[in-house]
Amino acid sequence: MSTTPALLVLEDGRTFRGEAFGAIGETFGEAVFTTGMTGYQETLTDPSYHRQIVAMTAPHVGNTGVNGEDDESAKIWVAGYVVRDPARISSNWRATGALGDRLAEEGVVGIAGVDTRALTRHLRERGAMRAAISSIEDREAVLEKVLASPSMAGADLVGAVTTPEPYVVNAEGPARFRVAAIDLGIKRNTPRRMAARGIEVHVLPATTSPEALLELDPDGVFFSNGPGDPATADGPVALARTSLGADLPTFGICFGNQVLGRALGFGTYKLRYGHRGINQPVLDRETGKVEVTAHNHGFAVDAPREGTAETEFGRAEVSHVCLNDDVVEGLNCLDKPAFSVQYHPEAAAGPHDADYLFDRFVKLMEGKN
Ligand SMILES: NC(=O)CC[C@H](N)C(=O)O
Repeated sequence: MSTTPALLVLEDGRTFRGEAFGAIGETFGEAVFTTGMTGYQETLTDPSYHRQIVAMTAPHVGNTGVNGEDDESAKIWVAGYVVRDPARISSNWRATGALGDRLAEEGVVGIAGVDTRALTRHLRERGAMRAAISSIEDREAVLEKVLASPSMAGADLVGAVTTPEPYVVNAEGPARFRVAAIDLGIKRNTPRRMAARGIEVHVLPATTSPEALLELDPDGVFFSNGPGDPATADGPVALARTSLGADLPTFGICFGNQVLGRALGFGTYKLRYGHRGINQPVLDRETGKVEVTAHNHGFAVDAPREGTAETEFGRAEVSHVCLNDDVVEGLNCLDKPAFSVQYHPEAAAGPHDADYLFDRFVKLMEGKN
């Protein structure tokens, strides 16, 4: 393991010293923490983490190495990676390499040996904030650059992660439905969960025009997860409005929930430190059931928790709430075949409690809502 010294410098001046992990260099982003104890490869390759420096609260990271199967996209998207104690040996029958080597190969700057408990408490109290990891500069120079770096509020990042060209993920077995999936930073497991249900998934760039969307004549429209501030996503919001206006079955996940929320006329806001992990309790208000779910969001929809809201597209209500802090975790339209959740039913990584939501989407397309 490298013994090059490295710094993690937060915008309020708090500094952690450790050792370089992955690439040597300097990187900037929003410092956030995730509590997932497994699934680091899926986390690293989730495009929603674009421009975020991710700290793992789990103290020992890298035990199972990296493999050729668990990536959620074509590359690592996190801006930087913070761990306490990286595994010295990868031990898993699927492992094809070590985590630190993979980070270095992809030029991802990380830091190890950080007191991640202290860092997490700091971010929890003060909120997610701009930060840098550097293994090449002194603290004062790094802090100055952090203060000049862009913040996550107002960041329009979908353009950096969306597919440049449409592509199709074939249904397993005969195709029963054609879905247009608007790629705002989609994870590979999402089309897979749809394909398993006989859906032919047409993954489309976020810049697709409303006309091109309707031309595809889809049975349903899906809005994916993605990075950045949903308040900037005017193009995807226009597509959601098109989908609602055409009475097409519509389903959104995470960024897609925020996009649907905005299409319905609700606002979005930044959470203090967000929800990131794979054991977050969510209440389904219709059934009273609690789901243990995967989360990765720093923003949330501002919709009334009680009663039914009158929107331009008819009545809508908050279908799911987070039991930790009452944040809106799902929306349901009563007069349109549309719903969305702020969490991750594709669960990569994470528990499968919410997988039924893909069945709900299928039911909407069967006209059986
Ligand atoms: N995973 C996501 O889709 C994240 C959505 C949005 N970027 C947020 O931070 O809230």
